[in-house]
Amino acid sequence: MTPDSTMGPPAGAAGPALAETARAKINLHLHVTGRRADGYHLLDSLVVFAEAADTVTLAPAEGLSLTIGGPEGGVLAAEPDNLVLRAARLLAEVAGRPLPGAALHLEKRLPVASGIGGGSADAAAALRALDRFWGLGIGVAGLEALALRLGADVPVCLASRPARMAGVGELLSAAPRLPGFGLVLANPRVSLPTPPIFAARTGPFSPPAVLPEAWTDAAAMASALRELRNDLEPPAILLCPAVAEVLAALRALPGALLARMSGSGATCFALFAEAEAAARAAEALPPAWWRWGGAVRAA
Ligand SMILES: C[C@@](CO)(OP(=O)(O)O)[C@H](O)COP(=O)(O)OP(=O)(O)OC[C@H]1O[C@@H](n2ccc(N)nc2=O)[C@H](O)[C@@H]1O
Ligand SMILES: Nc1ncnc2c1ncn2[C@@H]1O[C@H](COP(=O)(O)OP(=O)(O)O)[C@@H](O)[C@H]1O
Repeated sequence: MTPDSTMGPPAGAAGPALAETARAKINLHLHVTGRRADGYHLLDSLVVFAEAADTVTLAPAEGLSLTIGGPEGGVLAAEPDNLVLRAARLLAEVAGRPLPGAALHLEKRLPVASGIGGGSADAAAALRALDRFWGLGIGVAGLEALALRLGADVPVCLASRPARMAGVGELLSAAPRLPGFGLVLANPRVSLPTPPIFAARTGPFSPPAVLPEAWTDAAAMASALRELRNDLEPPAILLCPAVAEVLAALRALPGALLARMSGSGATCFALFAEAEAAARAAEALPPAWWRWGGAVRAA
């Protein structure tokens, strides 16, 4: 059993429930380095995973089904094709043999369409859970190619550990050794779909970042990251001016070492030396925003 997995108590008469954590993905930098012939953009990004998370649980049942709960689950209720179910159907298809049914449940705490890859993390969590439940034994590395068919961000969410991401998200390599640090996440409650943000990006492509093997402390890491950027920040601010407001509020938090947008937005993050300081700082942000402060998952 991986540290990410738990066997829960029996779920009624059906049998044991199984749970996987779907952590928020944060792009500490995001350089758009080029564009493929099919229109997808080539990226260079250092990705970390916050302890802010959704949960995917499953219990034995007839057929495949999904229920959704949690404070951010409402907007997904009408979605006919949730990424959790798409992941389940895809895995069943490649397994190529009859498999037992599963009643999946998604507890949604991460805001939808917000640049922290909640849907991708949910899909990755469903793949991990069903790989174990069905006894397929594919494992995280073996699931990567399948994950990419569900979205560019799904492969990195499988291991859910710090990673360097290139290509469109399929080329994963080791992140520098990271110091302990904390993050504040804030979203102005504007959902921002990814395609128009890439489409609104203009100007030359950026080179990939040159990163060291390790950073000794959060201040050194922040000062190196300050030399980098998120190339999707300008188009996101153009389409959603509230992003600039969120960045200004994060920069003004005492102890914030760096503030930047994650992914295609609108969620932004501030980096702190300590998780506890980040948790306290998040409380000072407008209550109308989605906000979170705490720790990052270590390597
Ligand atoms: C921008 C990033 C950075 O981590 O994060 P999010 O903002 O989604 O969290 C990701 O690359 C997003 O990955 P993901 O959300 O899986 O994207 P997909 O669903 O595969 O793509 C949605 C659409 O965005 C555009 N797209 C996406 C990824 C990419 N490398 N180039 C693109 O041009 C394409 O128009 C694509 O059809
Ligand atoms: N389980 C899910 N959680 C979030 N979004 C989902 C899910 N399943 C399908 N989606 C769709 O995927 C889109 C991208 O969602 P999400 O991963 O939250 O955004 P982002 O990639 O910007 O972080 C949403 O607009 C929604 O329509």
